[in-house]
Amino acid sequence: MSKVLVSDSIDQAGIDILSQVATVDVKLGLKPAELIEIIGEYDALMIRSSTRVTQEIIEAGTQLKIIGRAGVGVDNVDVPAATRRGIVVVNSPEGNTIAAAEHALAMILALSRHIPDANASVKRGAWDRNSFVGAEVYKKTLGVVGLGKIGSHVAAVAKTMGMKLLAYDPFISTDRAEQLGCQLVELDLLFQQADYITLHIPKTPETTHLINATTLAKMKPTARIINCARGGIIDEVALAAALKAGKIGGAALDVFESEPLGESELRSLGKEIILTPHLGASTAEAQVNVAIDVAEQIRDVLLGLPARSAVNIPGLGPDVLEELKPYMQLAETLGNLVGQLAGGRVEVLNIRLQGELATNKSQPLVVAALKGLLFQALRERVNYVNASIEAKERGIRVIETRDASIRDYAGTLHLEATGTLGTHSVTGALLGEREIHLTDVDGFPINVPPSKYMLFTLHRDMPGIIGKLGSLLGSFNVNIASMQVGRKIVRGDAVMALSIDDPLPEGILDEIIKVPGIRDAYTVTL
Ligand SMILES: NC(=O)c1ccc[n+]([C@@H]2O[C@H](COP(=O)([O-])OP(=O)(O)OC[C@H]3O[C@@H](n4cnc5c(N)ncnc54)[C@H](O)[C@@H]3O)[C@@H](O)[C@H]2O)c1
Ligand SMILES: O=C(O)[C@H](O)COP(=O)(O)O
Repeated sequence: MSKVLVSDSIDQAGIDILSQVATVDVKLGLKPAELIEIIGEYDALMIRSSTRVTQEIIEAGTQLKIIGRAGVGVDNVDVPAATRRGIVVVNSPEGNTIAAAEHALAMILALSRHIPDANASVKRGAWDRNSFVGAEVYKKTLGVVGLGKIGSHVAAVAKTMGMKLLAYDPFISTDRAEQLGCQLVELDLLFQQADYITLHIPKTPETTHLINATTLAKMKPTARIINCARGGIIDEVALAAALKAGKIGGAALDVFESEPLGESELRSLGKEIILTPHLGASTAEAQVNVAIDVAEQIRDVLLGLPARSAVNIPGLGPDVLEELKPYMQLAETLGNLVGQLAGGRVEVLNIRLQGELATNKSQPLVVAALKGLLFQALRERVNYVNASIEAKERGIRVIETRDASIRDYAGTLHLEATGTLGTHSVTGALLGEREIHLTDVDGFPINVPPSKYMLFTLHRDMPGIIGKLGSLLGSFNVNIASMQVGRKIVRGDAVMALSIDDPLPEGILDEIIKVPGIRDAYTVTL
């Protein structure tokens, strides 16, 4: 049974799902050295933002297949190191969107009405109504930096509160911004005009210290800034100085450059600042969502299935995966089959994506085909994460062609492998959306579902050959489950595809190619 380590606090709903397929150990608050010491026993690691998964930890995780981040940000995981090791990194891109957006909205209102300090003063026994006169958000300008999932929800709710919306996001279209009722503007203009600035961007080299002494100086003296995105987007020293000097009106921070927040000037400020301990995703609902989302993906990967939100498999989002899943199985099977037919070292893999597969979303099929192709060489060490890197390192040239015209099937996949021992090709399609069928082998039309053990022969189409092969297999106690011949012309060259119940015994291939009329024979295990 697989073993999963849960090193941050995760909702029980996730643990229950993991327990269906694995032994689950929950060990919270591990020090890096403690994690390094035990990680080697585990097939999967499930975390939130508290565990830092460094290269050292990844290297010590010799059995690790997947790291699941029950949340959005994977900046606490060394994703490139995981990718190099073929470890899938998954997250929950949407599970806590509403929670984080509502936290930002709560911060906007709490800051405007001094709710935390007013509450604390009443609890201290005071009844001070004069110190806490607030401001309305109605008709004020909200500047949304980052109009992604969370920023969009904040914008939608703020709109209904009567706020005017400005947004800055270089990666979204004016149309999308307009749909959300936002005017897309340059950052400087947003800084100059906004009464409230809310950050919903990832922390990247470009966004680190985006809010600094220079940008703070551009803001209104009454401006309030909210960061429920990532620590480090705001230069905390510059922010504390700006607040102290009255250069801006207020700030509400849920995330910090270093967490937990240590000694900080920010703690000494008054009602102009609100600090929460990274609570954006901390709602009961969000924690159930992310725990289930990520636990299901860990379960799937441990069962050998692809994950729907892998951050280190290009192009594989949940919608794409749903659509492509059966085709990925097809691509992997064909890759495995053509790799075995080609034998030796494959140098070029031609992949032709036809019909409905000829879309831009089909990159994962290429990865799946490479995973299948490399399976004989690498076995379980190759997966969707590292298949492209492994193929590149082996010097396999991948040539992709796309043909949108539809023939007999909605979509077909054709793979041709050229290697040190020659060239072979296979084509396959799905029947009834799920059932894999081989429709062509080495240019000969066939129509058979693949089976675990198969035998292919290249032979002359002539009377008696099927009987002779059948008798020979019988004499070796090999049971034939199904058989089909594919030919282009009568009595010309032909291919025979046989599904057999057991692997072929040693030495039988040599006997098969001695049968008059049979030129070649290949056995494959899929
Ligand atoms: N406080 C919390 O507990 C909490 C919870 C969830 C998410 N988050 C954080 O919130 C942030 C937003 O999450 P999301 O789910 O909305 O992500 P998202 O990917 O849906 O949206 C991010 C948006 O930022 C934009 N962007 C990227 N670089 C930018 C730049 N330099 N300038 C302006 N815009 C830029 C992108 O185009 C995208 O639209 C992330 O940093 C995430 O880690 C925090
Ligand atoms: O990226 C996220 O999802 C948030 O920062 C939430 O982090 P958490 O799971 O540690 O609360």
